[in-house]
Amino acid sequence: MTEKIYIFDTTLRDAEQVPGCQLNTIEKIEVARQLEKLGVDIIEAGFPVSSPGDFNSVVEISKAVTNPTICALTRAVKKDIEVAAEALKFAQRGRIHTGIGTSDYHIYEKLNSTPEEIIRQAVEAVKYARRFVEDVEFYAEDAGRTAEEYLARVIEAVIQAGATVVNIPDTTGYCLPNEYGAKIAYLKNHVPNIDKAIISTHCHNDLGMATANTIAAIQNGARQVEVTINGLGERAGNTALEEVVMAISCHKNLNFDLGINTRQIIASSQLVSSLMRVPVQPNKAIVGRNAFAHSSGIHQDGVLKSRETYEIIAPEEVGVDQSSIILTARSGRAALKHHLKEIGYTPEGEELDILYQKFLELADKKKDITTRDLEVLAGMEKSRKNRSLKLEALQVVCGSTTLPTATVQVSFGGDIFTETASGNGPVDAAFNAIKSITKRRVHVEEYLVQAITRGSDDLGKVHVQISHKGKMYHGFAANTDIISASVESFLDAISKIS
Ligand SMILES: CC(=O)SCCNC(=O)CCNC(=O)[C@H](O)C(C)(C)COP(=O)(O)OP(=O)(O)OC[C@H]1O[C@@H](n2cnc3c(N)ncnc32)[C@H](O)[C@@H]1OP(=O)(O)O
Ligand SMILES: CC(C)C(=O)C(=O)O
Ligand SMILES: [Mg+2]
Repeated sequence: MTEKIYIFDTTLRDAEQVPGCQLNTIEKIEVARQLEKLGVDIIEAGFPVSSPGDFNSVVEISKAVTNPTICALTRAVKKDIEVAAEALKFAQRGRIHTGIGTSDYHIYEKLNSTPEEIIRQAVEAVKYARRFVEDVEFYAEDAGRTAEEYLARVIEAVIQAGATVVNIPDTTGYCLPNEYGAKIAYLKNHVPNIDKAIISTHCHNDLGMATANTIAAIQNGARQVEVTINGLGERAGNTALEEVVMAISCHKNLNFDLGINTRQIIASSQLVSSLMRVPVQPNKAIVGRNAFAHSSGIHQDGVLKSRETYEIIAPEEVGVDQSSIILTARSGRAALKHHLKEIGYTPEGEELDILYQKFLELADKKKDITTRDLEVLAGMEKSRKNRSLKLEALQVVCGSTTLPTATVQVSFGGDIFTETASGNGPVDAAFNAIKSITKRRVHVEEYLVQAITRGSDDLGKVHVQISHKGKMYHGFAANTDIISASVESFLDAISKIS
């Protein structure tokens, strides 16, 4: 039998309180609708007493989404609770999330209070919230640094007062997974009425342990997880929804039922990232752009043979079209062959080896190798193979105080020919050297250099048109070195003269 874990999304409350992440009501409704599609159980929509805008957002979200419970946050303050209740009046199912700090830091330093007074205030707040809604969640702020015996007393008292969910936040992201798990287990074993409420986790990521702590908590009895899309939230953020959901989904032996439509994960991540203007780091688990990208030869070969060798999640499961094989200087032949096949080119043996060497030379010079680059490499190799004149070596000397000179070495029918010539620039000098080698009276009619995509590290594509005895011949080549590309292109055109 699987057990239900409730997904409580607080992107619109904890993430939205991050500087720069503030959303207007229309944007919040868009996020709330996406969260509904994703299948979350509870949407924490805001802190209504904090501003008229936040109040209005909770009202409008309550009208706009119907499936999830809509939750509003408050302090253990009557006014906050009244305003939250008012904001929730259109919700099909409304929840008030009230609470107060329980650690010594919070009791003595922030609230200037005493442990007994905090319990009294907590109980009063829960009872007051129950006057407005049936579903009242209590948070013991900074529970992560609260002594267990005292925390157990607080939790027992608020359940007695009517709390339906008890939230044990690691507000400062301080706990280690075994400590946090043990805290939940302690409450499970020492709070006599704990079975009358759902235990909730709310972890922050200050030490990068929010997801691990959340999983430890559910393994010890928590049944609600408070999470945000992309892990956004105060300071280093909250537990990322996508991480917890996929960790549970990958580990079927945990036997938990989530009811999340995982295929909506990427769409949710992209929406939140763009509306909150926080780019997702490339290596972010599940939703980073590299989460399903393979760039080193051994991994690429493995994934191409069987995806599971290097992937624990099928990309479609989270809404990513497919894994990507990125061509870099660390790629091997398997990856190159895979990409060449996609553009209809299937070299084998020596042909593949030559192309692979050319590819590596380019990849060492250029970070991103695009399909267009491959088309050029493959096309060039084809025409180079068929060419009678092959460039063996090229050296140019040029500059503002030098006469441009080129030495070109060309092979033809098994013989090697070398010539040096000058010209009005390095390309003209090299073309003159080739003209002397071939003894052809050719005239350059057109000479065109173009970058293939962008950037000074790009492949330069050269097109040369020559005339010989009244006929036109075209040559084409590409290289990151445009002088070499020009010479190859010229040889390509001359080779076509019969
Ligand atoms: C861990 C969390 O994420 S908690 C949620 C954090 N989110 C927010 O704070 C955003 C919304 N907050 C706000 O808009 C404002 O802070 C308000 C409207 C709540 C309060 O504003 P102000 O009345 O100006 O108070 P201010 O923000 O300066 O200080 C907070 C007060 O609440 C008290 N307080 C803090 N938490 C609680 C609590 N859970 N229950 C009761 N009182 C609390 C503080 O001790 C302080 O009281 P004091 O002024 O008597 O010292
Ligand atoms: C308000 C509470 C739940 C909170 O955000 C925290 O403790 O981090
Ligand atoms: Mg928080």
